Amino acid sequence: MNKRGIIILCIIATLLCIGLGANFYFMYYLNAEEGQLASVRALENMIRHKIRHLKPAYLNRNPRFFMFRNKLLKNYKQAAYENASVLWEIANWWPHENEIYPLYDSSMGQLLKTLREEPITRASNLARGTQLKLLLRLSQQQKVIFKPQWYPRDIVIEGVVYSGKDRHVAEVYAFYLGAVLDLRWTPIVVGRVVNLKDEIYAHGDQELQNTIKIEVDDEGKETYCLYGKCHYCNEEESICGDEQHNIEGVIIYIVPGTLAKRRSPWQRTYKEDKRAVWEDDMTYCKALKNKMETIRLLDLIDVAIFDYLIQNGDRHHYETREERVVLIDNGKSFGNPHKDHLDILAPLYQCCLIRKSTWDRLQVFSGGVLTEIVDRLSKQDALYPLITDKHKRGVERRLLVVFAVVEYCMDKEGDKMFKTL
Ligand SMILES: Nc1ncnc2c1ncn2[C@@H]1O[C@H](COP(=O)(O)OP(=O)(O)OP(=O)(O)O)[C@@H](O)[C@H]1O
Ligand SMILES: [Mn+2]
Repeated sequence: MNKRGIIILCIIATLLCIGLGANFYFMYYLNAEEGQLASVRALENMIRHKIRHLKPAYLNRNPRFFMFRNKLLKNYKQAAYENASVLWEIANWWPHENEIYPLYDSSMGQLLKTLREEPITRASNLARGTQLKLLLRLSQQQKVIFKPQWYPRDIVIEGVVYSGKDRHVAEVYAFYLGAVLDLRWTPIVVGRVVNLKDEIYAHGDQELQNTIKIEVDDEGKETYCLYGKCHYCNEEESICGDEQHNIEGVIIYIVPGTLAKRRSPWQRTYKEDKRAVWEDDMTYCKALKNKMETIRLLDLIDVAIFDYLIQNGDRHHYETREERVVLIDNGKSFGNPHKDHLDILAPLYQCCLIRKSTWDRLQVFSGGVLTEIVDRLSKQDALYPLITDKHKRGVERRLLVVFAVVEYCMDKEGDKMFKTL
């Protein structure tokens, strides 16, 4: 080989080495990312496989359901009452840790009726949180929170899981779902049609009145529109009364006691170009298990199941009462009936733990009866039907996913995944 030949060979060898080096470097990064992506994908495939092979018991009605049905229907049936004050006093004594109301109590049906019927005697803006809400006083006594309607029932909210404004009916649905699943950690909520002119404006303080615009058309007909005071409130986005000045909304009973707010370990970044660590790291729970009390972790897993069923993907913070998690703020549920954001279930499939009582209870409501019983319970609500059939099918579809994920975890962990704390 001549000198020129040797030089060419050397150049080729050098280029080859640089090329290979860069390639290895590139491959390394590709693998790190692909590995994570692959593990999320593998999990999804596993769950899909499990759904296709679910045991008939998960798909059929559970005969144990009938035992619960009649008791639930009786307990939550709105009932006549004589003295609202007495009922509110009772209800304000109910909460114990995160249980907001008792399993069965003859005052519940009456309490629900007070929230629907007692006169509004005062109204003001409640600038807590980011969404529009009011603080109302009923019969000069009991304070309650009011969240108004923004959307019709059949709206499909496109985009990310936390898109859009509150869905008022979601708060009522969450109350009944909590009651059925024995996660009695939500506030007591009823739907109510209120008169923006006679009930809200007329009893509103100056500040609230300043956030209600009154428009008069050529024929002298008034329209009342509320925009309120909150982080996202502005004059351009308001809620207007109908011909009679009525608006729909929900009355949320204030949970007595002190609440503490904590950052969720499964918090989203709320930036579409940035993913949170937990979204890609399927071993995320390992470290958490050492850092967090098991009882708290189990609470958060119950919350994840609850939120997944109703597709509440906005629990950036959770609140605790006497160190136990409460289910406050369920307004961002039921955005898109066609979408199931599996990652809301991350606490369950990453930790592979579940409270035994929750697991037993979920199985009672298999075979389509979960949405059926919530529907029956909410028939008495002023805003019935709370959700569309598409949303109901969504809830049932997601219940099967929860069953499949628990099956997946049982394969991995066996019976030790069930806890009794
Ligand atoms: N039923 C209730 N009982 C007691 N406190 C409540 C109740 N509902 C809401 N709060 C308090 O008011 C705060 C704001 O309420 P909520 O979270 O429903 O508002 P939001 O506008 O949806 O907030 P965010 O924008 O943070 O989601 C809660 O963090 C809680 O501390
Ligand atoms: Mn909210």
